[in-house]
Amino acid sequence: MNPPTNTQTDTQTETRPTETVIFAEGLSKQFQVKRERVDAVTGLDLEVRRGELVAFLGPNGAGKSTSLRMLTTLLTPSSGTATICGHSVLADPASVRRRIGYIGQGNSGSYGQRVRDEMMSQGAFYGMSRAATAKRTAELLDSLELAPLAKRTVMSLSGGQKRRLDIALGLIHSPEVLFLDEPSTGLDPQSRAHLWQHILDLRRDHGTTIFVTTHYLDEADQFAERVMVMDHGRVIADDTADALKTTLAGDVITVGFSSEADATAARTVIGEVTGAETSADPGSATTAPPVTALSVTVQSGDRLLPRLLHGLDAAGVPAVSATLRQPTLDDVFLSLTGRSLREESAGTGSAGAPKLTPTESESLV
Ligand SMILES: Nc1ncnc2c1ncn2[C@@H]1O[C@H](COP(=O)(O)OP(=O)(O)OP(=O)(O)O)[C@@H](O)[C@H]1O
Repeated sequence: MNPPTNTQTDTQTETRPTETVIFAEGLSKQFQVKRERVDAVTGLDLEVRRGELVAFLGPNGAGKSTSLRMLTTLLTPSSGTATICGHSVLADPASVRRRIGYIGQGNSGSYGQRVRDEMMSQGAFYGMSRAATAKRTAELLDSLELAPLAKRTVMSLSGGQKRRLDIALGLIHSPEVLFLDEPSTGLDPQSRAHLWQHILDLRRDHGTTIFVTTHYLDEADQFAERVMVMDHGRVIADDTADALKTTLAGDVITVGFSSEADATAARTVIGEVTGAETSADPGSATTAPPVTALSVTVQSGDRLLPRLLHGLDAAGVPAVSATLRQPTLDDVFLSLTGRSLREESAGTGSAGAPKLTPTESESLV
């Protein structure tokens, strides 16, 4: 795969954009921590088209932030290539920076500044005129519900308010491509919903390409049209959430029985009807019916369930309860790795390597 060449001038790029906006081939990053080598990202290949909304999922330490920081010129890759809107992150980082917004995990505001002044300084940094910055600042303060806080100092804001300011700062220059690293972490559900609404509006109104890392599987499922899953520095799946769930996971049917003997007899019947192996449902152990339950993962569970119940009835082992659960992105991760993304993300990390404070600046300012 060759990087998409950008033979147009900068002005032409804006009016006649290349379709591939984010491109990476064999992008890798190793860190040396004392004597230990950490392979943070290994051979990342990526092609994101204009206007796509891509969610980047993976447990703590999978390599998501490192990938983002290489794509946004904050970190030099150990090997491989990457271009943003046709401009090389290595050879032409200034052109890349003009076209992207990056909202990292840290706060970018200066604590003593007032919110509005902070936005104005950011516009000046990007070379915007005072009038254009003031107009854009007013729009962003309004849409991110920061207008009532415009005269407050950054240090007086709550965590969620600071996060919204980070996002406003990243959007001041109306970037073509927006990279967000866990934008909704620490926000309450209402602020999360508003934030996502703003991201979706941006994309609808300006065709902004959005690349976002998140630990919230529901966000990726609901909003992203493409989901990339990373584990141990490698991309292990890349498709729509629906396609991943259909091909890699499956519907889970759980059937309850009033005795262990019934469950034992039912295993054979369930195996015959579904062709799949059952597993005991650990959450079901109880003294009230159902006493025990079996789960089985199948395709088209809605069609199989009635046949299954009929088969159990015919065999004289009637079920006392039955549920059908559609797969989640966590089931996808589980089927790919044998581990739960939900548990890993809540825990301390999976890569086993220490999570260090990055030495590079986390801000594009
Ligand atoms: N500056 C650094 N020096 C050494 N190791 C690093 C550095 N930055 C990251 N790493 C290591 O690289 C691996 C990938 O880290 P990265 O921050 O990219 O993961 P992540 O998927 O973004 O995790 P999280 O979800 O926790 O943010 C981890 O093992 C981490 O400890």
